[in-house]
Amino acid sequence: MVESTHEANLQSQTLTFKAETKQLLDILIHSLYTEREVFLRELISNAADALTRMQFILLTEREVVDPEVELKITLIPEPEKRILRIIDTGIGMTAEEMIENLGTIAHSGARAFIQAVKETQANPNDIIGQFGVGFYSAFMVADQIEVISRSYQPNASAARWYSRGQETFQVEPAEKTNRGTEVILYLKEDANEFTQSVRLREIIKKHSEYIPYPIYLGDDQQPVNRQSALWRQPAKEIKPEDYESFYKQLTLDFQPPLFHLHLVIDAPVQVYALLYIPASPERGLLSARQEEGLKLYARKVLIQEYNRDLLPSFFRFVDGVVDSEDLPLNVSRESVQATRLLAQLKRILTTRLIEALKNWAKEKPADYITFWQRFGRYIREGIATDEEFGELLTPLLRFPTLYKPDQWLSLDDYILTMPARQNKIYYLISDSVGSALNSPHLEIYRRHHYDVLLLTDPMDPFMMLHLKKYQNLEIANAATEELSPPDTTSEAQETEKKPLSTEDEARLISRIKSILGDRVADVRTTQRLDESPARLVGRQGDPPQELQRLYRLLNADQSIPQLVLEINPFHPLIHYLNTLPETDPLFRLSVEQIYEGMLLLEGLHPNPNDMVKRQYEILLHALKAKHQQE
Ligand SMILES: Nc1ncnc2c1ncn2[C@@H]1O[C@H](COP(=O)(O)OP(=O)(O)OP(=O)(O)O)[C@@H](O)[C@H]1O
Repeated sequence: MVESTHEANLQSQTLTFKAETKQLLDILIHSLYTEREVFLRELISNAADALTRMQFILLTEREVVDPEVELKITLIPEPEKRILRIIDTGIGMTAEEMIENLGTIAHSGARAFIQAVKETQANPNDIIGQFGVGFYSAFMVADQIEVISRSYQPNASAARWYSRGQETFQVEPAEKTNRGTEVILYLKEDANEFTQSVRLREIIKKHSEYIPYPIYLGDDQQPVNRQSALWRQPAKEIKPEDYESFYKQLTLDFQPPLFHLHLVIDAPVQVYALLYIPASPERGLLSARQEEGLKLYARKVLIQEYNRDLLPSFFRFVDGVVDSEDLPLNVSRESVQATRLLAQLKRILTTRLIEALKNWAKEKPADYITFWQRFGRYIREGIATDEEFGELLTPLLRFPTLYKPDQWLSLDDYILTMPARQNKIYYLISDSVGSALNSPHLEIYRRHHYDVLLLTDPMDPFMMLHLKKYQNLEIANAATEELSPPDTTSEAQETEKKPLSTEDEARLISRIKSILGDRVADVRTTQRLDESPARLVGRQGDPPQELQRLYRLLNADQSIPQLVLEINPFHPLIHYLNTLPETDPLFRLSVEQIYEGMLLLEGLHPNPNDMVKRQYEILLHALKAKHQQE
């Protein structure tokens, strides 16, 4: 709380700033930050907020000061006196509100800035540009600031706030009959540029072009800013750089957006929307939009700063503006009509955005892949969780595949490459493309010349529980799918031809079982392997692999499931194993190594380091044998 040092009845009070405000002011007054022009953006934005709040009150109340006056911002420079006045006809402040609002740090950017200075010990001048610090940023250019304000409430009186930006500020009664706030900056000697009309015009254009109220400069009757809502203008009249500069002013993001969609729709609901996909999924500290949600206007009046009902949650990274003539102005009071309309709007916006993303992928595939790499997880999440729109997202998916591990294929691309006899879409879940390509599960697909989608995102197993079909084709897990070998013999079979005899097979299986014990559910042979000596698969009736992966992820469960070890009866390693005598220690070592190698490829090995020691032992045996031969 601020401390009062005034005498009881005196109308004028001198109050002390809170400690953190003092600290901020001290930095700002001594600031050498070169882009201090941003102070104007902050003051104009405060004025615009005050106007928006006024506009909202005017919807329901006429008993206010100056109900008919134009909602506007005026800048009056006085170069001879080195003064700049910023005047608005907004909601205004009472003396109490001034003490409350201009004595403490309200602005979230200012708070973050002070925090960053404390934590990083960085030079404040180097980092100040990353934070909008609100009202107080005016102390970068002014050594004295006066605020004269008259609240919209008819029985409130006008008040004056004054400070030199040091320990204290004063609040006292003032003469002002018209509604709103006037901020008077007594500029520092080196800040004369901010009384030059040309310079002010340039700053407004750069930072405040789309403030939805006219900004007048001096006596000029023409507003400096474009102000008319960009989203209400016909798309063909808008240049790409206008879309970009609007986005930057909306979000303060310094990177251009990846994509934008401008919608003007008349039926079944009237709506204008301008939606943006930012360059990065992370909102920077400097973002002007710290929360998720779209700005919602009803008939050009800002109704909600962050509306989360207009797009499904998986599209929460989308920024932008939605404006509808059909929405009642009391939409935030959740009337039934508004709820129904919002649901309708949501359907329209979501389906149109998905359509637009599909077209973008066709027209600019490289840009789309950048989007996919940065935002793909939201799309996967949508398929996994959204009952209403999830299915529509399927064409947006992209995957590397067995035959094209360095590319990103859509399901449609995949289908185009399917041989005529292939009747399912196959995928393999793995930790990385590298381990997928080494997976024994894929060998039979190579033999069939079937491509396989490689799924390596942690969200993928969850998604696949919901993605069972596409274009009438079943989508099947390559690891668990029963697929018989093609009629043609494989290379391995041609060279090694002989499988183990039935007796050898039975004997070897029982020897392997005696070593692995209940670490495996069973040991059996398989015909589907070529280069690999073995593979691990689930038992029939086990929960699907996707679900098991999900449990592991959610519970951080590190226990190894009991799986079936399938061995390749054509493989030389299996043949040699079979010939090793019962007593040879190399038998145990080899079985353990094969089993753990398979665990590693399945992403199930809790501690692969253990394998290194065993590998040395095996090498030693091999080298010794070689030496003895020579
Ligand atoms: N022109 C104005 N008219 C009416 N009130 C104002 C005006 N300028 C500032 N204020 C009041 O002073 C408060 C502090 O302004 P400041 O710029 O420091 O932070 P802020 O705009 O509230 O921060 P944030 O952008 O994080 O909401 C505002 O919230 C508002 O209540």
